[in-house]
Amino acid sequence: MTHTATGKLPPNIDHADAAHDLAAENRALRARMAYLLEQAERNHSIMTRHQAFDLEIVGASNFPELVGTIFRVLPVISELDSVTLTLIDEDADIRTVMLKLDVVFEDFPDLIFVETLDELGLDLARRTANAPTPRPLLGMYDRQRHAHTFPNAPVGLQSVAMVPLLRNKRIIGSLNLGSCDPTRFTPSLGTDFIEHMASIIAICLENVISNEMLKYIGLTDSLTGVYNRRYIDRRLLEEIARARRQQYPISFMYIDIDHFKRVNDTVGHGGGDEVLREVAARIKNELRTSDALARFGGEEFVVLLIDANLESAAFVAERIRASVAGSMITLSPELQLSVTVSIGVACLEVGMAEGDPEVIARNLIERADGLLYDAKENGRNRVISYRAE
Ligand SMILES: Nc1nc2c(ncn2[C@@H]2O[C@H](COP(=O)(O)OP(=O)(O)OP(=O)(O)O)[C@@H](O)[C@H]2O)c(=O)[nH]1
Repeated sequence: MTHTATGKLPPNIDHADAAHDLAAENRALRARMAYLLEQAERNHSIMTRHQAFDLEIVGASNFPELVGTIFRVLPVISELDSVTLTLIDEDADIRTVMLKLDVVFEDFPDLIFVETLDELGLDLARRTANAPTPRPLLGMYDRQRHAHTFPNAPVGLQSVAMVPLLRNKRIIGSLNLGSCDPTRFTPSLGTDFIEHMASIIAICLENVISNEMLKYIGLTDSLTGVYNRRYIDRRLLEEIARARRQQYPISFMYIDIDHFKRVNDTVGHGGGDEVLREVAARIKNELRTSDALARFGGEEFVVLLIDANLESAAFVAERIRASVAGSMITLSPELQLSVTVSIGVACLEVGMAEGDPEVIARNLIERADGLLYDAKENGRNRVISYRAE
């Protein structure tokens, strides 16, 4: 609208035009208001969804639950076409522990493990003394360059963001986001929001991985790496319940190294430890992945065999006996020794799993232990799976 210096309308512009201009300006302002309101509502809705997501991941009690939530929920609430997660796992410790805890990695095809920081594909060169941690890397998707970060990239993926996962200034991996919208992740975009999201995910990941490690340590024998008694006691109760439901037999082996005191006396305690590790490895080698091997303490091992009757368990036990006795254990180029084991095998046949699982478990262990005693009494280096009453 044009005004004169005195503030009066020039005579050639009538009042109708001025009113028209005002109405147009008003409409534009209203439209702008409506747009801003819509944006505010949209942002509020995004924030609410993200807060719910944060709560969900903070509450995740184990590794599969956490990564499962990230892969399932994040693409929906952030309207993304791809979300992947890369974790640095230098000595495969995370993978080893998770496998021991029965995590099925095939369930998470977008979970990637790398050995070194360089493999993350982040722009580490851009780090400076003032900003020592790398910034998120945003830009166009490049099939070749991002092949490792987006192994299952959807058709039409256009722009990506790779956000470092930081814990106490240490990079533990990266959160990788992909969109079919080419303007979604451009280098000029502000990254506060995705960095905040990545920092919460990093904390949750670190917590859950530490918890899983602790769980693992509490259930394994530090000397041999096989399970410990606590694990078997718990697992046996679960397996008895499952065997009852699914109507299959389970078997239990009690294995004891013969004259182990002599082994220790001959090769020292350290040498004895090495023998324990080698015997554990040989036993393990004869088992299926569904079977569980544990060290019960000292020179005693036990094996829980799922869906195995007495005959097949005795067959496996015989294989274990033969494998231990079959070749000398080498402690050093000059020091080799022969070791044998005695084994008692008991079976919980179909229909025998009724009643108190604690009592059933105890009976099963005691029967196997009794048969092991018989094997020792009968000359050692043997398997006994049946006692003539
Ligand atoms: N090196 C080592 N020795 C252990 C460990 N735990 C227990 N032992 C030893 O295992 C030996 C067990 O000896 P015994 O129970 O008398 O039985 P054994 O000499 O194996 O004789 P039989 O079982 O009757 O064949 C003892 O000398 C213990 O000190 C361990 O973690 N490492």
